[in-house]
Amino acid sequence: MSDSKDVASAQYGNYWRQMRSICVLHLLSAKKVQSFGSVREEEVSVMIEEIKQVALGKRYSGERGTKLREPLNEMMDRLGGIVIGDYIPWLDWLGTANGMYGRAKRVAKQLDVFFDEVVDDHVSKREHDGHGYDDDEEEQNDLVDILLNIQKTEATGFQIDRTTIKALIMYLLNPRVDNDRTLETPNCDAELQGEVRNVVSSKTRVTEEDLSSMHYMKAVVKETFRLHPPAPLLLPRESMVDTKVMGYDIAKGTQVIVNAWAIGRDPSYWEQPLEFQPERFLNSSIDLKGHDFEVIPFGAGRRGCPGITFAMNEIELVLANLVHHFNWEVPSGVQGLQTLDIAETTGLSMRRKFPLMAIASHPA
Ligand code: HEM
Repeated sequence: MSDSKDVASAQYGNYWRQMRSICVLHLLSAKKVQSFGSVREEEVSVMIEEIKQVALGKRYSGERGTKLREPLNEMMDRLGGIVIGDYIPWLDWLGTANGMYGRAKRVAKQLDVFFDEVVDDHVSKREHDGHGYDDDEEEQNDLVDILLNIQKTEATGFQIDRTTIKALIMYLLNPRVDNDRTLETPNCDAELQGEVRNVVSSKTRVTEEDLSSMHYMKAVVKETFRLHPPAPLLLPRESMVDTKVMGYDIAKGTQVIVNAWAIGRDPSYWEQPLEFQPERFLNSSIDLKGHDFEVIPFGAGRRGCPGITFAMNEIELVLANLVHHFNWEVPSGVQGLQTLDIAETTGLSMRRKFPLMAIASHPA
């Protein structure tokens, strides 16, 4: 940990202090975050337009998308597990003991075979159709076609081989956002949508200014973070001095892991802890800024997350726009991966165990 150059894992000291102040003052201050408001609003509009295209059924590569996503997600789950060992060396034995490494290797092989098949399918389709890639046909060509065309024409000036093509497809399809935004559809749906639409009224989209009046929406976000903190164990920390915590002696240099996930579900702090009840935050001053230790998804203290304002603004804006523009439902009667199973995977960063399948439709 001592050589780490990024702010999150840098040892407490001068280097960390400088990095932290750059983040807090120059990158993530409330003023800076506010100044990016229009960029966020623009990005959210683009996202809404993309969902509209799918909702309107113009184009949807459903089966292929699912086939690709399933092994990819499985790979991410395996990696999530492995990361524990990489990050916290003394937990490394976990990987060997529960066969995690072996499983990851097997899934990697499956993915490799899968992507080979995808490329083969495309090559034989092109041979069968007897035509190559054509700019005018861009609409009909998918990512693999385009890469195969680049390979054929050497348009980039260097040779790309099959492995590069497979690696590129995998990279581009891989979910890169750690903090998966979970959208749940418990009974609070109507309440949430009602509030958002009421505040937005006749405007076409939710702006950041509207967010401050959406108390229920904010409670929904808090409740989601309570039950599903994206970093369930926060970040590993090290005690700087010998100390005593709740009667236990903690020696200087001990690695300390805080289980924020368990704290958020602790029955001594929360009534009906496993129930999704945003109302619990409505008449409460509890926030996520690290002052209230019963819910600390962004950590607490001087190493607490400096990105909280940035993250919350974005998450609230996305959620409010999603429920403003669409009605959401879960496909019914489908077992397995497609039901709304909110199970989580293990690992340093929390992810859904099964992909979220939700159908967007235009409000009547
Ligand atoms: C949902 C979004 C996010 C969550 C749940 C989250 C969570 C966390 C957590 C739990 C920590 C460790 C806190 C501790 O040990 O007490 C942390 C640290 C950190 N986060 Fe975030 N974070 C999020 C978004 C962001 C964003 C958007 C940024 C920047 C753009 C950011 C930048 C950082 C940095 C720089 C640290 C290290 C701080 C230090 O060690 O001094 N985070 N975050």
